[in-house]
Amino acid sequence: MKRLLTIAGSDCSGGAGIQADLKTFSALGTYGMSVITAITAQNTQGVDAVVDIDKTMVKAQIDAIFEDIVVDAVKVGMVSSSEIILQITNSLLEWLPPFLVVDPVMVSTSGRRLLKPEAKNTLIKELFPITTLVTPNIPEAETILDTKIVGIEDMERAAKAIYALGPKGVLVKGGHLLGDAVDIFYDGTTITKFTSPRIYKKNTHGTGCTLSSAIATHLALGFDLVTAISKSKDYVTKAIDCGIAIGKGVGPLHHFHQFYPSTVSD
Ligand SMILES: Nc1ncnc2c1ncn2[C@@H]1O[C@H](COP(=O)(O)OP(=O)(O)OP(=O)(O)O)[C@@H](O)[C@H]1O
Ligand SMILES: Cc1ncc(COP(=O)(O)O)c(N)n1
Repeated sequence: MKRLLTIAGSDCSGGAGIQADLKTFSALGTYGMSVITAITAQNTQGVDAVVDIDKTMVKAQIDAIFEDIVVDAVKVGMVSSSEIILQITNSLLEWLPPFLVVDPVMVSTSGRRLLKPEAKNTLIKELFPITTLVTPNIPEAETILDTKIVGIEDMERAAKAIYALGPKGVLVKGGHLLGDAVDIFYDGTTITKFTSPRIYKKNTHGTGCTLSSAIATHLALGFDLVTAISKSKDYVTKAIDCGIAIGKGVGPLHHFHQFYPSTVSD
């Protein structure tokens, strides 16, 4: 069975962060592990509080896993401070997992800042150059590049500009635009467009976390980047369509099980 690791923040309400990542790994028939970078108190209505985990504890968690277990792919989500980002980068450079997908989480759907402004440059300069794929949404891509994105051509330009910052691939996610849900992938040579019909449903908490975890999982399972993104977009589209109406705000996705029989036993 493939072994997946998420390095991210905890969402006690189970919709985003570590909890969404572990549900995705499990739903796709893999074994999930977690390194917690921050604890948030949040629910479907918003984020009430955030406490960072000390960087020595982040390092200790990463070392505990890699000293003992072979990791097939890593996904990084919420990392709020420069010192935690630097620690994660140094640890991953030491342990060298085969695939690294970075979701540059900056602000929650409910509007709470999850990345300190001064940590943005550390994320870009230190972590981006060692990633297989970085998956910004539109506001994140705008913040990374200090530009405005209003349509598909802007997304393509942004994907190329973020690629120039060092990652092997960039997926600019279009969930925040109107019309079809279009994501743009650039790998240094080719732009690939992934389109799915927009689902007009309310429960979309954790879509970005779920997509990046699903991509890391499909890379670990042996799919190339384009196929991994395509399969993961299918997964997240179905998960949004079956979103769960719990809480008073934006509810979570439904992580239905989708095993790959040929890989479950290896
Ligand atoms: N209403 C929707 N219908 C169909 N697909 C969607 C919808 N909203 C987002 N998506 C898709 O979900 C994935 C995540 O995109 P999005 O831009 O929402 O990321 P995000 O903002 O990081 O997510 P989050 O809601 O967790 O912050 C993308 O593949 C996007 O195209
Ligand atoms: C711990 C954690 N990580 C990521 C998100 C972003 O998810 P969303 O944009 O759906 O709020 C979040 N709210 N909490």
